[in-house]
This record gives sequence, structure tokens and C-alpha cells, in this order.
Amino acid sequence: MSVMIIGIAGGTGSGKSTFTNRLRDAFPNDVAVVYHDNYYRRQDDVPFEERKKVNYDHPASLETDLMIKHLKMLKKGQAVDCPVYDYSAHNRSQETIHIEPKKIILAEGILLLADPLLRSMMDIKIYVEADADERILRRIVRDVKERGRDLDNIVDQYLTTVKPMHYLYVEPTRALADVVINSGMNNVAFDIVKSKIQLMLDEN
Ligand SMILES: Nc1ncnc2c1ncn2[C@@H]1O[C@H](COP(=O)(O)OP(=O)(O)O)[C@@H](O)[C@H]1O
Ligand SMILES: Nc1ccn([C@@H]2O[C@H](COP(=O)(O)O)[C@@H](O)[C@H]2O)c(=O)n1
Repeated sequence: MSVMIIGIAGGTGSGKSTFTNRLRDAFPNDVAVVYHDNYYRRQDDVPFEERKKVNYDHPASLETDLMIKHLKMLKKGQAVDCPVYDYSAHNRSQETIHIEPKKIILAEGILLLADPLLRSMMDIKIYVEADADERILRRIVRDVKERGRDLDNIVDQYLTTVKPMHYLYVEPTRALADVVINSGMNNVAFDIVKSKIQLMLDEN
């Protein structure tokens, strides 16, 4: 089976997951999704108060080597047990997700195109763009509702790590993408990428 990997990067709150999940839902039998966020490092020995202060927007916070290993296995037609990240605990949970190999693998994450080896594995590189003010507003709502955060913590983290790392590591990867799309809800961009996937599936 020939396997294609499509990388979906972009800043926090840009709409990466929205776009990725729409594609997954359009091809439920042929697409598997690997989220880079699930490869944030295990921090069992780090006290919770210290875990809160970690720079999670720096490439060193992610175990990218393990994600590369898993993508290589999926490409060879082997299933993987992917870690599951718990944002409220700032740590990996005890669970894993079993991912069966599929013809199309979607890989998603803010720093997905920042690592040269990981980037080189992508057959198509997509960057989802959105204005910084919209991204932070979406992040505030999401982090309060879904990631167990409070407003003071979100603002402090944004100013100390999220924003500076975005301009240092995430935004520069925009120029490395094959396709830059304006929002994860852009229907024209969605239809174009969907057609490309359909073409790949028909050729296989
Ligand atoms: N174009 C948009 N307009 C309004 N809300 C959006 C848009 N794109 C995403 N959202 C919402 O913003 C939040 C973050 O989007 P998400 O796709 O999870 O971003 P990312 O994965 O890039 O961090 C989600 O609640 C999502 O529903
Ligand atoms: N313990 C953690 C781990 C990560 N984050 C933040 O997640 C963001 C990436 O996820 P998106 O869905 O927003 O792309 C990243 O900006 C990290 O700051 C966190 O807050 N806590």
C-alpha cells in the first residue's frame, strides 16, 4: 500500500484541528490522524507547579523522534500505539490510541514543519493562517472550556512563551509550506485539498 503523509501546521488557534478533522470525516475509511501534541514529553518526575511553567511552544518540549518513528511505521503498513496527552495535567495520560495504517496520514501540530526530518516526511505541507488576535481569542475560549486553564494563566503563558515562540519557530515555517490556507473553515481550500486526496486514493 502506498501511503501519503499530509502535514498541517499553523499557529495555536489557527484552525489546524478544525481543518484536519474535516478531512478525516470526509474520508473515514482511508485517513488516520497523528497529532504532534500527543508527543509532548512525559513529565512524571516534574512537580505540577513546575510543569505549568514549561515552554510548550519550544521544539524541545516535544518527543518528535517518537512521532517520526511512528510515522515511519505507519508508512510501512504497521499499526502504532500513540501516546495521549492530558493538557490539564501537563503530562501524558496512561492511555494510548491504537492507529491502524491508512493510505492517507494527516499529521498536525504547531511545530510540525519546524523539524527538518519530520518536515521531509510530508508529501504535502499545509500551513493554516489566521490573525493573531483571532487565534488568541479562540485559544482563551478553548483553554478555559477544554484544557482546565484560567484567564490569568492563559495571558501570562501567551506573553511569555506562546507569542515569542510563534514568531521564532512557527511563523517561519509558513514559507516552507506548499499550500497556505486562510482559516480551517475555508470551504474552497477544503474542497481543493479534498480533491487532491481523492485523486491520490484513485491512483492507489
Ligand atoms: N474560522 C473560524 N471561525 C471561528 N472559530 C473557529 C475558526 N476556526 C477554528 N475555530 C474555533 O477555534 C477553536 C480553535 O480551533 P482549532 O481548530 O482547535 O485550532 P488549532 O488546532 O489550530 O489550535 C475551536 O474551538 C474552533 O472551533
Ligand atoms: N501542557 C501543555 C502543552 C501544550 N500547550 C499548548 O498547546 C498549544 C498547541 O496546541 P494547539 O491545539 O493550540 O495548536 C501550544 O501553543 C502550547 O502552548 C499547553 O498550553 N500546555
